[in-house]
Amino acid sequence: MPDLSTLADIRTALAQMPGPDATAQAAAQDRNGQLTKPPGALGRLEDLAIWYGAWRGDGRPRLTKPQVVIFAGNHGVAAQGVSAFPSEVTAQMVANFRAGGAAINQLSELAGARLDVHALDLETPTADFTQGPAMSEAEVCAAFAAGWEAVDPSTDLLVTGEMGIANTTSAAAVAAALLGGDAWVGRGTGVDDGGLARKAAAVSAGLAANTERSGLGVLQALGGRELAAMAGAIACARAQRIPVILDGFICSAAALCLWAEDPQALDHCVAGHLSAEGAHGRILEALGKEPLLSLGLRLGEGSGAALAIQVLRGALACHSGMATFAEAGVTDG
Ligand SMILES: O=C(O)c1ccc[n+]([C@@H]2O[C@H](COP(=O)([O-])O)[C@@H](O)[C@H]2O)c1
Ligand SMILES: Cc1cc2nc[nH]c2cc1C
Repeated sequence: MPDLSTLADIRTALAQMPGPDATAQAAAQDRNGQLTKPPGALGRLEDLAIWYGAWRGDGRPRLTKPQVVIFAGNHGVAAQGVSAFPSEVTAQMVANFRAGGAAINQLSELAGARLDVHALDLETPTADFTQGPAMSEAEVCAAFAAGWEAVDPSTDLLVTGEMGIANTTSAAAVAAALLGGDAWVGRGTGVDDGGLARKAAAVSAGLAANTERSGLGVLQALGGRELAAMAGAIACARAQRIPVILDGFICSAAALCLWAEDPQALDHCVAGHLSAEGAHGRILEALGKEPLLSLGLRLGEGSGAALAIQVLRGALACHSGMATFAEAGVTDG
């Protein structure tokens, strides 16, 4: 692992990231053109398979070891009355993940994915960002490093998920700081109109109390430990050419912090789904990513991305398993 002790160290690591393998990409494209189907008939599945092959350095790739990682964190901004649930639910849900009782346990198992859960200092919430930065530089870097370390180097696909009461307020503040404009808040776990107004006020106060606008600076000031850890895991995956499926609103806000540092930082990522949290689509638009699924989910914990593993599996099964026109003796068009 590189030294990730300071934001400057993280920026150094981000500046050394590899790109996709052009030879594998060309081979995958060539193979795609020979498969027994009309050109383009598999739609986005074709792009997905070529994207995956390019990052894995393999023109005929297989997916064998997907990993889902969930990071949990608690937020000082919860004190502003911005969630429908109390902060103790974060630790309670971590216990549920570990016992196998959450949605993500079922969806990971279905996708044949290993699931890891990392609780990040739950007993020490971040500071309330309406008053000043949520984290110190040391804290955000430690969380980023925890995310980096959580990635199994032998995995061939990563899903990053999260659990953190009040983190839709944090994600909204991150998006507002990095993309400007307003209406970034939504109902999260289901707040009423009063809660929604308190979320909007907390985001405004957070932007006024924290003036730093670099991607990592915003992650420190307005993010949370689980957002920083997701950013660290996504960066680690990039360093090892492991493709990533992004989850919902909070995961995308964390990824946005990397994108704000380098617009190519998320080229190894696809958007797994469009969350019902209203502003998610605007983050994905800014990132230039079209979601694979749109099922009205607003759960987090990696659930939409874990479902999207199945779509990627479908793309790779076709790409790597189908016969070519020559092999099958089918007349090419
Ligand atoms: O992933 C999403 O798009 C998403 C949308 C709304 C809520 N969540 C989950 O709900 C929690 C945050 O909601 P809230 O209302 O406490 O800010 C957190 O644990 C997230 O995983 C997740
Ligand atoms: C019960 C519950 C489960 C969750 N999973 C992800 N975020 C969540 C928030 C709540 C409140």
